Amino acid sequence: MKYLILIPDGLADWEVESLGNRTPLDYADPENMNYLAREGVCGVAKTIPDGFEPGSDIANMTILGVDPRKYYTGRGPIEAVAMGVEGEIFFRCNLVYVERGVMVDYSGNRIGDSEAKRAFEVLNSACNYDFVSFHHGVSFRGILALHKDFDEIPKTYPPHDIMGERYEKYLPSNGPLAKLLNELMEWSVEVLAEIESRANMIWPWSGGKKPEFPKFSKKYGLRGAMISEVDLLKGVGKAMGMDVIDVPGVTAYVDTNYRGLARATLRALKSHGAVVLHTEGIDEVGHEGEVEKKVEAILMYDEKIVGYLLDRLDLDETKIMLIPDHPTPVKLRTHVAEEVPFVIKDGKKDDVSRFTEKECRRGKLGRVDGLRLMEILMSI
Ligand SMILES: O=C(O)[C@@H](CO)OP(=O)(O)O
Repeated sequence: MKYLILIPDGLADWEVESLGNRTPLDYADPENMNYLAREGVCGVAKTIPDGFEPGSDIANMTILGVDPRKYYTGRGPIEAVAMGVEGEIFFRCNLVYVERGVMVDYSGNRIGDSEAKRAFEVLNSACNYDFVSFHHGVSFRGILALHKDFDEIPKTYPPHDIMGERYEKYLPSNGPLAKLLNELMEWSVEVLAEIESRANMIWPWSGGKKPEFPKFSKKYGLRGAMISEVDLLKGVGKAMGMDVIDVPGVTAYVDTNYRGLARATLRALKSHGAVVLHTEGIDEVGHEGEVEKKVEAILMYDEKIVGYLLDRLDLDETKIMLIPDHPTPVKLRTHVAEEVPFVIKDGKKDDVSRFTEKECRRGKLGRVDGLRLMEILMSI
């Protein structure tokens, strides 16, 4: 038996008035996800343990059975693992766009890869601290690495959580490292103003030290593969000793290389016992707050990923779990820590016939602790 875990980031949502009080998922009525619900068993899972922020880092670790209470050190360090960046402390570093003290865009006006890469290079060569380095990841995402230890790592905020707000109250405060981060942010405004960049400031967040995760093969007795567009999931995979498979032409947005991602998944299933396919686009349009775009993104994912795979997989030999990591309600434009719907297709059925937030609550698997999902997938 092979195991396929499909994670469409941020798929779950709230009811939206303009959709007749239906969620984007319910309104989209996706044929292939509904097929999975009809042919499988459903439930809802808590992917954010109490006391944690509803980040994709926490939610995806939970889905893969890595308890954030024991192993979480920050998002920056996980992405640094993916990128092979060395150092003592790592912050996720966004290229953002701010105007008159307000966080206008967490994605630096959707800055593309080549422009962002150049911005990180310029930041690197202009920086006067020899213990600070900048590294570009995907699109607006990068890492600020510190090659020297600090006693205290300040509290920081994800920029996608404070869009439209004055950012001053969210700046790192207290201690020498907070002071340094503030200085670098201010300095970055000058550096980025000198090049033609649609981003105009850096925003470091979720810092910490290198993590040690339990190994996938030891935990589940299977060789695992991770396919994702973003360094966060690649880092989770790498830290768990999974094979991380890169797919060319991906954008971590709705215009991504769906075909490449789906084909890589089919190939990986030939050589691995378990494959995780995480995609980012649906979450991004949730952060943009675009209802119609989210409905479209769901339908695109349904056809180009779920439908494409269902047509080509040996369904008797493959167990599939479909689960978003967390809801990203378009109304809020950020994540919430609520339970997410999930389905497992392995030949057993319940009477849920549509994959929606509400319907899955009636599913046979009921409400489950997200940390048990892999165990449930492998045991039913
Ligand atoms: O990578 C990020 O910065 C965010 C937004 O793009 O991703 P997520 O919402 O999945 O945490």
